[in-house]
Amino acid sequence: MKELLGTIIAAHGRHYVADVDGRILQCVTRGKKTNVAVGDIVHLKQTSEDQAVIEKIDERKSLLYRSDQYKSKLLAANVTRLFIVVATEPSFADDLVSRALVAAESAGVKAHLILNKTDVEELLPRARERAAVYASLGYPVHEVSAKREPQRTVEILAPLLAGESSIFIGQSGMGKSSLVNLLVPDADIAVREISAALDTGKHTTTFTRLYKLPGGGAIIDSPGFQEFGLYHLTEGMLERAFVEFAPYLGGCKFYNCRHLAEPQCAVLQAVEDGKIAPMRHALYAQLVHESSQTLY
Ligand SMILES: Nc1nc2c(ncn2[C@@H]2O[C@H](COP(=O)(O)OP(=O)(O)OP(=O)(O)O)[C@@H](O)[C@H]2O)c(=O)[nH]1
Ligand SMILES: [Zn+2]
Repeated sequence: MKELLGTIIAAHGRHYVADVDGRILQCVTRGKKTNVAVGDIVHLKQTSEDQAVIEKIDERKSLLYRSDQYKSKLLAANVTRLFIVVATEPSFADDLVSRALVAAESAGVKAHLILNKTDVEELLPRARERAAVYASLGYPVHEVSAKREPQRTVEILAPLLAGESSIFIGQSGMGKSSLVNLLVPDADIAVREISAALDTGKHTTTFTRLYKLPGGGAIIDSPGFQEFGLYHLTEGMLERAFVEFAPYLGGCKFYNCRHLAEPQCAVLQAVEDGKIAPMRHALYAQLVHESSQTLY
């Protein structure tokens, strides 16, 4: 049969779903390969009415992944924007926000924050203050309320999504699903189709999926993340992924300074002077520690 070109719109274990001009195909890789990610453009060989084999993956514009000591997991390919959804309640974890920002920086993807549930007014000042730390680093923060101001929320976010391939990530309960449902007409129908193709109806919320937007562009919804390991990043990548370190890199006494406990370290001095948030430096140190633990 002839070769088809598709986009991977869902992945679950070694099962994939591709969209070929609006048609949904169940896909598998050759052998035991698991190197395919949601968002990948793939060349397919159709093997039956609704099934195909992935023959080749097109070169990626970007690749987001996370990893632990033992293995890495592809999150999404060809993403151009990453949106971290946080909210006034439940309280969000700065650790996870910064990890997502580091992942975005190291993949060359522009990151934004969405502060949802602004209608919870008594908690808004504190959430705003916490989000402002990221705004001061250059990451735009968009305030929305999926529940109280759905239309306004769409007006704010839709222009940022047009023509882009955006991934939404967030801890459980921040309102990510509510936002995706506002932004993607018929998201529930798309999910049902994908679940049917994956043959895992019961796993509807546990896999990453891509929705094509009517006006061009796509949203990738990734399941709520509890942990975001970045063991695969080298120290060189890590120091560059903390954008606020940039003015100080090269200013340390030792050319191979790790900015952990070295004397006359320009980065540590900046932390001391209040120019780098201690919380961000602490995460940097934690990530350096993690990357030194990698076993693979
Ligand atoms: N007050 C308020 N509640 C909201 C808003 N948006 C969503 N919620 C509520 O927050 C809860 C979580 O929303 P979801 O959209 O399910 O959140 P999620 O981030 O997808 O969470 P998971 O499905 O656990 O990953 C629900 O009870 C929503 O009704 C908002 O703007 N304001
Ligand atoms: Zn240093």
